[in-house]
Amino acid sequence: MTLKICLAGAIGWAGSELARGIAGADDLDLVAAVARRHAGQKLGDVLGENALDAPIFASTGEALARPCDVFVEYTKPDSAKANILAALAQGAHVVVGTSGLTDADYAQIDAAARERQRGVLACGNFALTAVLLIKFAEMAAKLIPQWELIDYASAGKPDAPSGTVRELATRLGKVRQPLLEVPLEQTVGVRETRGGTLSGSQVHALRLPGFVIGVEAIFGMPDQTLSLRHNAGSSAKPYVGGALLAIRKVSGLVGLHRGLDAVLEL
Ligand SMILES: NC(=O)c1ccc[n+]([C@@H]2O[C@H](COP(=O)([O-])OP(=O)(O)OC[C@H]3O[C@@H](n4cnc5c(N)ncnc54)[C@H](O)[C@@H]3O)[C@@H](O)[C@H]2O)c1
Ligand SMILES: O=C(O)C1=N[C@H](C(=O)O)CCC1
Repeated sequence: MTLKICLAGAIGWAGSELARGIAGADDLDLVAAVARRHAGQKLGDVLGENALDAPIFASTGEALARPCDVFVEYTKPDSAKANILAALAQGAHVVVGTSGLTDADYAQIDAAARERQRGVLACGNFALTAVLLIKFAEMAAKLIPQWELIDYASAGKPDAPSGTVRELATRLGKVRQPLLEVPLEQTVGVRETRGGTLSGSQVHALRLPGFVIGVEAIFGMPDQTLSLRHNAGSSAKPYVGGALLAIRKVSGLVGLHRGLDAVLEL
């Protein structure tokens, strides 16, 4: 069976790489793309990829008028939730790559997905090494009660924390709440230097040229530390395999699921 895909953010850094991945997959058919500045054109003409004959629409609403099985959201934090809810209302399953959505946003998306009996697979990071980091960090948190998280990204990344760190903090918060020996309000000096608190974890976000995207979970015990670190380079290739897997598997889910390991056997 061929799955019909609608992709929002198809001309972007991550979306265009995914579109090329879909073009190379016999079981997937990209039937509609959303990219405001290129509306009316054919995606293949814009990306220089003959195999992509999907029309480009200016809005998600117009693109969703073409029936699709799976809607992929790869735009920006400020448009993602409305796009996802619109896709669910049209009866599509949804894969979310876009970062910046909060736990409250996801609760609303989960309710909408369950009402429509559709699946939403939201992955803070589709790269295998990031998926494994989250899994390994959960294992560490079961045994080590103290940790903090570092979020590395390019200077221009608009959202902080990253989608990867949001997912990591949410998952660790379900294992346990980390211990803080000095409560934040008792910090002597500048309390903000202790970072922001996300699902109980202290998060320190760096936004500098020279970084693309990375995450580090540091666990500490007396006289020993464990650092788990994922780094990605400047191409969007690490995200393609995981996003294709999510597209192929999401129709087997109902409601919201966070993290690619929801459909991986780890
Ligand atoms: N989950 C993952 O593994 C993963 C991987 C890469 C990027 N991301 C996330 O995906 C998102 C996109 O990243 P990017 O680097 O490709 O960004 P980008 O800026 O290169 O691409 C985003 C595209 O979406 C378009 N866009 C913005 N608002 C829109 C709207 N309202 N309607 C239609 N199109 C709209 C922009 O014009 C742009 O072409 C970010 O949130 C990023 O953090 C996640
Ligand atoms: O903005 C990016 O580039 C990326 N964002 C994701 C995030 O916010 O975690 C991960 C992959 C690349």
